[in-house]
Amino acid sequence: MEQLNRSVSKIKPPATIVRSNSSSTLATIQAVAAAAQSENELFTGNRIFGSQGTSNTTANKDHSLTLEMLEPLPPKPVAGIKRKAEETTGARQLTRNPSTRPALVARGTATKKPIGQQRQPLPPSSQQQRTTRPIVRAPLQTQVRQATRPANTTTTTTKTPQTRNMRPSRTPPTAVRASTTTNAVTRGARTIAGSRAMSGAGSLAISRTQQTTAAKARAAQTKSMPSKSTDDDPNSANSNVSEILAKLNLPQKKKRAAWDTKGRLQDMEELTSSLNQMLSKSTNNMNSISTKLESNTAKYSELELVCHGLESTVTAKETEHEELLRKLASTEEELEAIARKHAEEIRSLQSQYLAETNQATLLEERLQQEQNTVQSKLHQVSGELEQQTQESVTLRSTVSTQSSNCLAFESDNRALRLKIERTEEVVLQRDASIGSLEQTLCDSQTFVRELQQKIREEEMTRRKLFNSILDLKSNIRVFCRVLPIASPEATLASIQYPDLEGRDIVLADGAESGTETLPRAKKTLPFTFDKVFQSSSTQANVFEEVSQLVQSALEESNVTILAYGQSGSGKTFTLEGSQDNADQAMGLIPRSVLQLFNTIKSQESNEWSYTLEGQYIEVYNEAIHDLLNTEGPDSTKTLEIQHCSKGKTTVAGATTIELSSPDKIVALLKTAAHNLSAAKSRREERHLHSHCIFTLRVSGKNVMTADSSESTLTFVDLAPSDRPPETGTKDIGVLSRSQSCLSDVFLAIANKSPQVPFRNSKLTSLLQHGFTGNSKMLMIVHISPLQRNIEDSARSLRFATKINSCVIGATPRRTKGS
Ligand SMILES: Nc1ncnc2c1ncn2[C@@H]1O[C@H](COP(=O)(O)OP(=O)(O)OP(=O)(O)O)[C@@H](O)[C@H]1O
Repeated sequence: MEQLNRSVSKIKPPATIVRSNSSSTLATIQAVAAAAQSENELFTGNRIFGSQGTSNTTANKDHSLTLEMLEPLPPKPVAGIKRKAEETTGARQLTRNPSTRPALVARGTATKKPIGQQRQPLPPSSQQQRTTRPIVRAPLQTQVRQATRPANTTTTTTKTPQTRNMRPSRTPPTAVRASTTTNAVTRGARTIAGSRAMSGAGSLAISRTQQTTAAKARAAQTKSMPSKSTDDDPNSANSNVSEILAKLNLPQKKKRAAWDTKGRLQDMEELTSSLNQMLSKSTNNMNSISTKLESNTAKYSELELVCHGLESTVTAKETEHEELLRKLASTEEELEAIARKHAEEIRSLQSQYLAETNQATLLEERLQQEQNTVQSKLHQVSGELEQQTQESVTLRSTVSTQSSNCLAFESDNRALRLKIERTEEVVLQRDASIGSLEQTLCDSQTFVRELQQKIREEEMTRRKLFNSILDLKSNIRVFCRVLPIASPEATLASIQYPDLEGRDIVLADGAESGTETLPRAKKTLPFTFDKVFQSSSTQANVFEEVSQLVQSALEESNVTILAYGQSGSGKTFTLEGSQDNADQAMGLIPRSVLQLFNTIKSQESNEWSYTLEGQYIEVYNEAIHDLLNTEGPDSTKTLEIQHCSKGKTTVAGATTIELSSPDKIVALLKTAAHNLSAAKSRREERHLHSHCIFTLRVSGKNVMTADSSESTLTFVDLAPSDRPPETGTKDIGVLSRSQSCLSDVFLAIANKSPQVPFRNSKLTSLLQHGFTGNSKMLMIVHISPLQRNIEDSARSLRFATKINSCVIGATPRRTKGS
């Protein structure tokens, strides 16, 4: 529409021709030319009539251009709809912004264009004309026709309120007269421009065009004013005619004199004729323009209708758009809620995914391990399969070989079957005999059980007889053991063992005989004991003879084994053994403990249980020392001898160790040997006069019969029997008394003295119960075979012979040879 209005505004209105007088006509032509120049400057930018000497051809060209521009433009409803859509889009964009939404809604139909393209508000007059457009449009056409009317038309202008309003407010005083006519022409142009505005443009551009056109007309008036200062000046009139001719590109006439009024009139008429021709041409053009304007106006009306329809559509769409916006807002809120919910679900799913990923990783690792295991097993199985395949090949070859042999075997089989049949007959016969043998076996087993019962009874009888034999042998027995001498350089005494039973020993006078103890007159000293162990005898040989005595300790007999002999004769070795070659050199004490444990174990079937406790003390200088004390034997702890009513002697305060196993006796002996060695190292003579006593207390209890037994097995390592050196010291008497007291005890027992001096010394007091009641005593006298020890050996043997004659209790003492 703007372009249409612009085209309308470019219509060059014909100048209102005033034919009343030449000066007014000329002024009119000038005004028209100025208006046309202003409009052309406005729309084309080319100055047509702006300068003197511009030809009419140019003006005509400008008119032709104007007419081309007045060609009806194609309607652009699509562009208009597009613009509406753009406006709607802009509105939607604004509406999305809550801050601008109310403004957009409130704007209503006034905001049908983008902000930058909004229509400029029409002036009140234009708005008014817009509402009364059909009414105003007719005057427009009328004006156009009037404007294009031939120049001889007397009517000048049609004044409308719009043209009045557009009239310049001020007019220079010098141009009042000229403007009277010029303003009429100008008003015509303004009327056309106003009509353009009323015809539907209503735009600010048209108003501006009107103003600019008026301004240009005023400028043209101003320019033309000097030449129109007065109509009465002939020179001035002539010059104006020349200027007009020059402007109209007409041939210049010779300047007429002032008095040549007729000539001048003739020129004016010619000029007028030319102008009329031009005006007729313009009128034709204007008619065609009017025709086009009418068609454009009709199109404009159609477009207006379309525009109204589109506006209503836009209004409905905007309402719908607002509704959609509300829905969109609610939907966005729902989407945000759903998005938050989805975010939480995603986080939970992520955590779950991580947990499952970790589990999957662990599972993968475990599966990897299992896969490795399976692969290794598969590899192993593959190896085995290959091996079995090879074996299979071998077996196949073997099978083929065996198949060939099978035939041979089958023939042999037939022969064997015959043999089997015969054998089965034999087997049947033998089964019958086996049945009879099984019956015989049952009879035999019954007989064996009866025999075992008899054996047990016989064992009981044997034990009774054994004790009787021991009693008959004397309950004090004496063995003799000769120390082995390993050194070949040592001079040995002549020792003979005349009897085969090993009970006699004869000390013979050797090369260096003739000493005081063995006078030459007596060349031999025969001794008889219960057993004589030669130098070659072993610890096992000795224990073999002692084991029966040890066994009686489990039958409530107090057994005392005394080791007697000179220093270094082997007393400790016999009792405790040696660490070297421990098993063979094991002494009587560990062997006895081991035997007791074995017997106790065998007695468990008879519901007997035993406990073994051990004490190891030293009697030195009439004092008792605890050899198992961890503080050493010389501890200040005092040990006292206690005699119980049941014939039991104990040492109160001495360390008692329970022997729960045979191994413990070894540790016990080591502890005692260590303490004794330490004590003897402090006093050199101590080892010569100390007596070591190991007491093994055996307590038994029968769980079934509630019987109990208690006995002691005592091992005494007596002080050496060497003749004490006559040093005259005080201790000699004490030490001699300790040994002499033991000798006195034996003498009293041998003489059946009613009073046995047990309490004369600590040693005899401790051994008191070993001499009384159901007690058994064994003395093993040790002698050295060395020639230089012959006197001590003879003395020890004579002392042992005295003891061998003793009898404990009322049992009659057997005599030699009985
Ligand atoms: N039957 C034997 N076989 C081999 N070696 C023996 C035998 N008897 C004793 N001996 C060795 O003789 C040495 C002295 O023995 P042992 O110490 O037992 O004598 P002893 O009579 O106890 O001496 P003492 O009275 O001075 O203590 C020890 O080295 C011991 O190993």
